[in-house]
Amino acid sequence: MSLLLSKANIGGLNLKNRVVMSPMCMYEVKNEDGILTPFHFAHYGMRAISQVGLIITESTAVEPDGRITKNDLGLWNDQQADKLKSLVNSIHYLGSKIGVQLNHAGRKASDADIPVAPSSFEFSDNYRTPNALTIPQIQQIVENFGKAAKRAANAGADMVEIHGAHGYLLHQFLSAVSNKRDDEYGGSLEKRYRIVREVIEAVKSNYSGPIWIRLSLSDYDTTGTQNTMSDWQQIGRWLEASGIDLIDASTGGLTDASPDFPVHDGYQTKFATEMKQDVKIPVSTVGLLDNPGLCEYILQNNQADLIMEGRALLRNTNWLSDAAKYLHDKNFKAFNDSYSRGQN
Ligand SMILES: Cc1cc2nc3c(=O)[nH]c(=O)nc-3n(C[C@H](O)[C@H](O)[C@H](O)COP(=O)(O)O)c2cc1C
Repeated sequence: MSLLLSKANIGGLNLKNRVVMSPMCMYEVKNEDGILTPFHFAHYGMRAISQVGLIITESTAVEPDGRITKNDLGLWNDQQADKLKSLVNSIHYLGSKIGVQLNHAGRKASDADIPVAPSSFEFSDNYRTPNALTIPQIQQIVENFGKAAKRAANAGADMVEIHGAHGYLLHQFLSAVSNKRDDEYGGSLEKRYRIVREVIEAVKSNYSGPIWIRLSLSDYDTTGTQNTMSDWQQIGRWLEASGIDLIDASTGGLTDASPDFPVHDGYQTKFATEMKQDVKIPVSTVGLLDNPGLCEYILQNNQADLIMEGRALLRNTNWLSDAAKYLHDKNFKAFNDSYSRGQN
């Protein structure tokens, strides 16, 4: 029996295996209303039928101007929450767990009337210059994370993931590359972390289930102001103290800088492993983990606690049954007998 396809308990969340569908924007919302469509029910349902243990929805905005594009999901009103509840029920019917990734895109909100950010610096030449947030505006965004978490709770979501990675608003605050503030939300690492702490508190007071956070553990930036791994580990310890249940370790997205090393299978796992050395809470890994043998190796060697699959699941909805064959795991159960007969 493989570790990849065996049960896990992550901060109280029981999972039937260690494969998580990584959040991926599908840009399939219609009418700019942030509401799930039949596309999403089919898209996530297919992955539940394929036995993914946990599905994390694509980036779901906590307010309209926090969307990456107008075709993103949102969770700022009850209509959106009602549809989410139906999706949660469908995924539970199919035997998987489902969580929601809450996000504010900040300066990367490409369709916002006026993008906002910690400081008034654009992401790149193709993006507009954001307005620097005032303190009351920051407090409003924090409150909106809390309200969205309440809607996720009412919808029955199994977990909530705070998006603190890929250059979106919370990541923009965490990094001195994008945060040049000199008030209580900028300057030292602790001050740059402040909004994240407040968002966690707001989520926690509205949602009692597991709370995860996605972080980019490298900015691939060479300007000298980027967070070092020991800065990220300090943030990891604060997150642990704040009661976060898992750190979802990704990288990049803050600037258009790319890795200065070859991008190979499992290239982001070393960041997860370094984080794991410093915190007791579980850490997941993501990024070019298409090979189930590599996933099993990572888990067996305690380099990460869960495996997130993104594009591999988009390309191949049978990824888990293929992984079971590859790993000679006889315990893997397909959704029903017809599905398993189909494989043999
Ligand atoms: C189409 C697409 C959309 C994505 N959208 C999101 C997103 O909404 N939130 C997020 O945290 N990551 C997002 N990502 C990143 C993935 O979750 C994942 O970290 C990345 O694709 C690397 O994993 P992979 O090699 O298994 O695809 C997206 C990736 C793709 C390909």
